[in-house]
Amino acid sequence: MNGELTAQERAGKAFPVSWDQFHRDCRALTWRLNEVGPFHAVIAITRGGLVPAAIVARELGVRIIDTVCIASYDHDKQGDLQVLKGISDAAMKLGGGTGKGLLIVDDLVDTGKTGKLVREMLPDAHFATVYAKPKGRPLVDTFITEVSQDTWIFFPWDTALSYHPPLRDGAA
Ligand SMILES: O=P(O)(O)OC[C@H]1O[C@H](OP(=O)(O)OP(=O)(O)O)[C@H](O)[C@@H]1O
Ligand SMILES: O=c1[nH]c(=O)c2nc[nH]c2[nH]1
Ligand SMILES: [Mg+2]
Repeated sequence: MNGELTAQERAGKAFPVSWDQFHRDCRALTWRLNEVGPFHAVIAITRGGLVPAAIVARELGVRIIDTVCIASYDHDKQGDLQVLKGISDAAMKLGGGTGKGLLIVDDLVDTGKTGKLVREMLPDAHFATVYAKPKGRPLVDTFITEVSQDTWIFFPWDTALSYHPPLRDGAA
């Protein structure tokens, strides 16, 4: 390390999410989205948005799913945003060029940089995330759980069960 703190180190607090919890939170998100739709298509922000997009699309009965592929974090270090694949012409057409009737899904908003970029591509789309941190929250139309900016969310696809030392031995 070159002395710079990673986003996770800056965050300090850990919010681990199990598959069960994630599935429940995605279903809760769908309950809210069901009041807003119907949607022509779901646009998943990869990769983190793929898992909630699959669950939400299944619950809403939406069969058309497109991706916008954006990378910014190398594990927990945020770099420049890279759009690796844009939204397809077919999905753009379904949203009338501005995203009307489209549902953008991601796992979370943190600083909001990723969400802001996608909103610029689809200004009239509905943007939903499962989790939101305060800086990114104003960008999101619908979300389920807010965590503080200094929390790092650990998703089930990034983690594995492992031994945890007892509290009396200094575990946090
Ligand atoms: O609000 P921001 O500060 O922009 O951060 C949020 C984004 O960061 C994560 O994606 P990441 O770039 O790590 O890629 P991944 O989805 O492939 O893991 C997460 O899935 C969001 O898309
Ligand atoms: O797994 C993750 N947890 C987070 O809290 C986060 N913020 C940005 N990118 C993130 N990825
Ligand atoms: Mg992502």
